Amino acid sequence: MSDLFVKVCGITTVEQLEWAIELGYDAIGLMRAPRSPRLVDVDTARELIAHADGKIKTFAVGLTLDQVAPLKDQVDTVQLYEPAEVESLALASDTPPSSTQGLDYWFYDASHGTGKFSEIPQWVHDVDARFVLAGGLNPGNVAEVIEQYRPDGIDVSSGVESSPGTKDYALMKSFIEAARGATNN
Ligand SMILES: O=C(O)c1ccccc1N[C@@H]1O[C@H](COP(=O)(O)O)[C@@H](O)[C@H]1O
Repeated sequence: MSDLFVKVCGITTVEQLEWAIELGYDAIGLMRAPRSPRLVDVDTARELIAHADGKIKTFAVGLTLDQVAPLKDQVDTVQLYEPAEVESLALASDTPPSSTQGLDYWFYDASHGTGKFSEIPQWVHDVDARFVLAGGLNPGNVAEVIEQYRPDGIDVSSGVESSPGTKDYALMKSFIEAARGATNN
């Protein structure tokens, strides 16, 4: 049994949320970055958080704290692309973080939701935090990435979509099966 943390980001509908729960994902991300094809408004995000109801962890994702501020007290974790004074923070970057103090997670992400995979640097192993790999992961490459880098978790968005912003059940299923089937210990 794998204890790998697996998050699917950019959930926009209750149906997609139900898929994530059924398939055994650990967390969903609700995207608040304004130009994202996965942007959800605050009311929709609140509806999805209520529907998650403890069955799956919820992340509010934004580039900056102001983008997620209306949701920060209702989600399990806030995922940002810059440091901020906020509880339950997952900091995402593609450069070594200057501090990991108080972080729940650190995400390596050089893609910002574009689905582009780029070589993951070896310094990710030096970051003193629970580390999650993101950026261009898909059902075809996730097992190799897990086996090569042995992260604490992985995160996917574009790689389980049929078109930008539209999650696909079959791809979500293939992705989590490949991830859970990989050896990460
Ligand atoms: O999803 C987005 O549109 C997005 C916009 C701005 C910053 C991050 C974004 N998404 C996050 O990027 C990573 C990797 O995404 P992908 O799998 O390469 O599409 C993931 O954490 C998304 O949450």
